[in-house]
Amino acid sequence: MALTIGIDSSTQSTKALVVEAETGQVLAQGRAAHPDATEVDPRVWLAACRDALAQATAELPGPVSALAVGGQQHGLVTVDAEGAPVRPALLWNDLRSAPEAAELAAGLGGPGEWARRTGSVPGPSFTVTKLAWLARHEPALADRVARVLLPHDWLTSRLAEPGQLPATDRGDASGTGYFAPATGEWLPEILTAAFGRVPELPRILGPAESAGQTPEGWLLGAGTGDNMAAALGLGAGPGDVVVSLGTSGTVFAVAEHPAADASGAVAGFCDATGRYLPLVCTLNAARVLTATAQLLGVDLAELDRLALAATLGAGGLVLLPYLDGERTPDLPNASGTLTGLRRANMTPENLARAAVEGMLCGLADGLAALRAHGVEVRRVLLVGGAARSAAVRAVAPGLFAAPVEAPEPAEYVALGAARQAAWAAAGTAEPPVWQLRSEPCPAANPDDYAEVRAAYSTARGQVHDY
Ligand SMILES: Nc1ncnc2c1ncn2[C@@H]1O[C@H](COP(=O)(O)OP(=O)(O)O)[C@@H](O)[C@H]1O
Ligand SMILES: O=C(CO)[C@@H](O)[C@H](O)COP(=O)(O)O
Repeated sequence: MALTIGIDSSTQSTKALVVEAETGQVLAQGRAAHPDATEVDPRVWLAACRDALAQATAELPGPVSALAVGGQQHGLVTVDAEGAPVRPALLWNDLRSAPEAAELAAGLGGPGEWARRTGSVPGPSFTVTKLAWLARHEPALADRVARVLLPHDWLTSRLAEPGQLPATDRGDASGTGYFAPATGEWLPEILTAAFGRVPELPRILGPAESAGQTPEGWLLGAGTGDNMAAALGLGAGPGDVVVSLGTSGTVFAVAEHPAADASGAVAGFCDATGRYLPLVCTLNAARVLTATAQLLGVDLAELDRLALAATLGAGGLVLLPYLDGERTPDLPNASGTLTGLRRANMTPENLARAAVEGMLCGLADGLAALRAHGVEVRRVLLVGGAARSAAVRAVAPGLFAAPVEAPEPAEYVALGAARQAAWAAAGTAEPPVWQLRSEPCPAANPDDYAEVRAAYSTARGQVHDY
């Protein structure tokens, strides 16, 4: 039985899956937590990766042919001439580069030109803005930077036998802000404008190309960004829109043509199959639920029970869940806001419900932005940690105004990485076909949710970016 391994190195943890290459059946898994921080020494991710891998591979039922890594997008990993990290990596949810992002977006001909050239308007999550921040605030460290990598590139290079050149793929490269999705090339002139020079960059591999091999002799797939890996793991096709509820909330679909949204809401990424992945990302998703549960002194199961016991609209409570600042809309300095409080509606049930509705309203706006860019929505596939929530599954169909399916709970980023690895090992034109099992969430009438969307929109209009 040929096996492949998929790694998901996302914000909160690393997950490793051992998968049967032909069918996609998961045979073993491992997991290791990451620190709760927005800058992390990449060696900590490598240690977590090795830990999760050791758990998953403790008893292998057959030989491993290949491994690939899906990683959180955008993170800035800087290494010196000896290959050692220059400083801790800055994560996608570290918004310190908001001033540099605003300056960069105003330059180069403005947001429309950025969208046309790079697919996206760079917000503070994008790697290029973090490089601009580094050059301005830590110039001595910036001078030591020989090479710039993304989290998945760095991990792949460290899992490889010595002597192999670092590599990346179109999917993850498209989140840097210095890559052209339409041509598949780096844009050195943007790096010069942001960082003052062009550090070494990884070579860009095709979807089924190999990045080398591990000391064990396992072929290394190119790897990709975690959202691209999830799309591949789900086998997302025309009409499928994926909503992922992890640390970030993301809404995305596989597309045949690159997107270019001058408003900055839709990022025009590439996918992991040679196509494109228009995507909207909010910064506050699963942690809105965990933080609300903590505030109420309950666990996630009880939070679900409370939310489901409240009526639609949470008795008038509206939570704008910008707990860590927000990315879409672009409000890096905003904080969370709870509106509509009255003595009669101040119940744990309504607060739990407002958290679920608030988190999903931001993603419903994201779905609307994708629809406005021509994305067809035949069904929504709900994945990520918070997709396990019964309250989320109950509320999502009404707010999204679309049929929603919950694929059976699984680590779809790691599964997508495993599928990419299996593809590279097989050397076929298309990735192996794996079945997706999902169950429909109960249908709801979107008209019943119109007031919830309207109340959210009114509250959002009153928020300030400070
Ligand atoms: N039943 C649940 N209800 C709500 N949130 C959940 C549930 N199960 C897990 N989570 C949350 O999902 C998050 C982890 O999701 P995951 O997709 O692995 O995140 P990431 O990929 O960003 O590391 C955690 O914040 C966890 O508390
Ligand atoms: O920045 C983005 C997408 O552009 C995030 O989606 C990151 O890729 C982190 O993902 P999770 O850890 O939330 O899965």
